[in-house]
Amino acid sequence: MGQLSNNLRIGLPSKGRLSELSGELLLQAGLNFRRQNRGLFAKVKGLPIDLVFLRTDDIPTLVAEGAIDMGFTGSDLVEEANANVTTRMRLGVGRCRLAICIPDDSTIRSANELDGKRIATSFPHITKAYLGQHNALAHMVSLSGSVEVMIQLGVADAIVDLVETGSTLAANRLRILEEIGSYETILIQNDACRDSEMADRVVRRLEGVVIARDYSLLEYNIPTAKLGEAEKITPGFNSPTIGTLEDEAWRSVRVMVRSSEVIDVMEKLERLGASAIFQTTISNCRL
Ligand SMILES: Nc1ncnc2c1ncn2[C@@H]1O[C@H](COP(=O)(O)OP(=O)(O)OP(=O)(O)O)[C@@H](O)[C@H]1O
Ligand SMILES: O=P(O)(O)OC[C@H]1O[C@H](OP(=O)(O)OP(=O)(O)O)[C@H](O)[C@@H]1O
Ligand SMILES: [Mg+2]
Repeated sequence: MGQLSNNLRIGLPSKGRLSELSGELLLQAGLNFRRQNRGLFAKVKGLPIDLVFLRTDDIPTLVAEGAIDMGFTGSDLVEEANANVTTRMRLGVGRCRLAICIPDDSTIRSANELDGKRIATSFPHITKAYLGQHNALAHMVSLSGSVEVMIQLGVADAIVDLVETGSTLAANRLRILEEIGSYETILIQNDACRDSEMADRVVRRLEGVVIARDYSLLEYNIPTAKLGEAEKITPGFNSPTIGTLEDEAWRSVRVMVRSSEVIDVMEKLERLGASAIFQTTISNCRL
């Protein structure tokens, strides 16, 4: 090895949908690194942090074992691996559900009817536990992908897989029987971390970026008499910043607003009598 020091070790998915997403997040948080072509290891510039590129589904186990201190992965994979790790952050991306799915024309109506049936899945532990709670014992056909085709291939009567938009199900003429859980991309940590101070710094940096992605800065002028009502519309993250204008009858307000609610909030403020309403994108913040 030789390459790995006693620096904080963070595991990143080496490929797949979480790979780009977690790499971009680190770069935006000022953790700069350059991954050599197909390299499995990188140093963060100017900080005592080593990055290791791993398979997304191995990251929970490797964090639990302490081989790496932190890692980006799916909360579904942490549950499936039953990994003893701490969730430090939800990253607000990679949201999906795990569902029991059956053919469109199936007559099965509930999970307990799956007793004695064959289920194809990449999540045999979560599936078994769920079915156990519903008094069903099924035969698990454990696979690592393309699960939706398994009923047509004749190896399963039902499947348990991740669903986001539902288009893969539709394309394979399947429908959801029951949802088992909701998951998203998370940052996990081992409690016996090599450098907890640095780990906390990484979390603070990433929080700055993740919150900034969800919020915008809204600025507007409002008649002083309407300030109370305006504050109810835009209570802010902590509280809004109020400034004075030369005209005492007016106040200026700066406040964080959820980006998804900005248009709606702007309309409400305008109706209340606000003017000069501006939305500014935030790329990073410390609250
Ligand atoms: N369709 C989806 N929408 C949103 N998140 C998803 C979806 N599918 C999977 N995820 C999340 O991304 C994680 C990684 O997915 P997965 O292991 O399938 O890797 P991948 O990016 O699809 O690469 P691979 O080609 O190896 O399947 C999952 O554990 C889950 O948390
Ligand atoms: O509801 P949808 O938006 O269609 O997304 C769900 C699909 O996405 C994932 O597959 P992925 O793309 O990772 O392919 P894989 O089976 O090769 O892992 C998941 O395993 C489902 O098949
Ligand atoms: Mg996949």
